[in-house]
Amino acid sequence: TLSQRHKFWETQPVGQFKDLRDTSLPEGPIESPTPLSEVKQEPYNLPNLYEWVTCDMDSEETCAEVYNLLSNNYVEDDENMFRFNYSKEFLRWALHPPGYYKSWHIGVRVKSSKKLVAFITGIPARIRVRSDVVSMAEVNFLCVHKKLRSKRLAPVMIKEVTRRVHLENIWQAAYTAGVVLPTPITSCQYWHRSLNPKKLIDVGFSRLGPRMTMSRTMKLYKLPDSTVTPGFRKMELRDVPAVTRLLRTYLLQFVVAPDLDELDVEHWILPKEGVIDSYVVESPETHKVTDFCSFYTLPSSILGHPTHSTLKAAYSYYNVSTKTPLLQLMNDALIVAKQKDFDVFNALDVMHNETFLKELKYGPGDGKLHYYLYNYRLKHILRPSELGLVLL
Ligand SMILES: CCCCCCCCCCCCCC(=O)CSCCNC(=O)CCNC(=O)[C@H](O)C(C)(C)COP(=O)(O)OP(=O)(O)OC[C@H]1O[C@@H](n2cnc3c(N)ncnc32)[C@H](O)[C@@H]1OP(=O)(O)O
Ligand SMILES: CN(C)Cc1n[nH]c2ccc(-c3ccc(F)cc3OCCn3ccnc3)cc12
Repeated sequence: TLSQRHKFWETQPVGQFKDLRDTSLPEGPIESPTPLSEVKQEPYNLPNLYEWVTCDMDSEETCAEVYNLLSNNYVEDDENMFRFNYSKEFLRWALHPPGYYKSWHIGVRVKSSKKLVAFITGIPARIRVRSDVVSMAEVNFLCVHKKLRSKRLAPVMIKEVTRRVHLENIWQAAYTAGVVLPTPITSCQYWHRSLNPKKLIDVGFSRLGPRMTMSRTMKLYKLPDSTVTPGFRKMELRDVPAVTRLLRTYLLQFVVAPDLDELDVEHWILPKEGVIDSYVVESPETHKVTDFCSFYTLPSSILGHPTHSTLKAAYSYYNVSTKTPLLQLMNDALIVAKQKDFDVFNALDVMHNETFLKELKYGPGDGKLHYYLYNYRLKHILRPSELGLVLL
């Protein structure tokens, strides 16, 4: 609850719960940048047994160590039935956008065994807040090994990534979490669209509805074998300029959104096998690209199930429709996800997503994803539909 003490977060330049009602506080940066000479030059102290390591994700060995740490110790659902299982190719994609800093890929090893026991990352991003384009770090993959929890290691990880971001003269950050911290700029609901309802029920992800049989449930979620939109095809390199124009124009309507150029779009949206899928609609008449949709692949390990080990999940990323109805575009996304053997298609209620969620038979998830800005105050909490940012 809001009254609980946040001994670390109370010390940070973030919106504090006690200031929530104080609308006299100005919108924008909370603290001014400090001169680079005044930024702490050496890493924060770790408990004696541990040492910092910069993780080179291009190293197969290091990437495998990061993969294994996350695969065994990263985010689980509230009932500890599933755990995110980001693949190595996904991690390299997520951590190597244009202009990335290797020094922001931070690990903690046990000095004696060299075992990787903690991780945190930042990547650079230009984030527009209203009319202000701000250079930020997107912080993600904060993970402490299960055996080292509740030792106040997380604040040290956060201070160290903050220090290394400051050294690059960047003073703001954006991040999301399933937990409530001081103070969300918005809290989004996540939704799930069953593609393989039998498996989802077998593993306990979903439950058979009241007065529903398995065969009736399978019929309810059945999709056509092929997409319906004329000109719907996989995105290609030649589509990057058009998709960039569509996405930049579309994102202008949101209060918080990334400021993506063609290089960013080539990295974040162009299809990568098993990582990111994207499709454009090229009008058969004009050969213009009028719409696109995209989703990323993030499986979850199924913990302790006798026959199923992995839930294959697709996550809605960025979708822009200017000619094709968004409902039809997103139904075609479901159809290709089903063709590619995904079990479930997930989406947040950000951007215009709530206009299709119920009609396309998404069901509400059991938690929320909270969005945060570091060292940037917003006067009012946003509605999810005012947010144009999806973090991995
Ligand atoms: C200008 C640049 C700025 C860059 C930095 C920007 C900020 C970036 C911030 C990071 C954004 C990450 C985004 C991201 O990666 C996406 S959210 C996913 C986070 N990771 C997981 O949930 C994986 C499983 N859990 C763990 O590994 C541990 O439980 C973690 C490491 C989460 C906490 O380890 P622990 O052993 O359980 O706990 P202690 O070490 O004893 O520390 C307790 C303190 O940590 C606070 N805490 C707990 N969970 C947090 C979370 N998810 N964000 C921020 N703070 C979190 C907590 O409120 C308390 O502080 P308080 O006493 O003040 O309340
Ligand atoms: C965003 N990124 C930072 C990872 C992350 N961290 N914390 C989270 C909490 C919820 C979601 C989330 C986002 C969208 C969605 F459709 C379902 C989700 O979680 C379901 C519960 N769950 C957790 C693990 N396996 C299943 C992601 C995250």
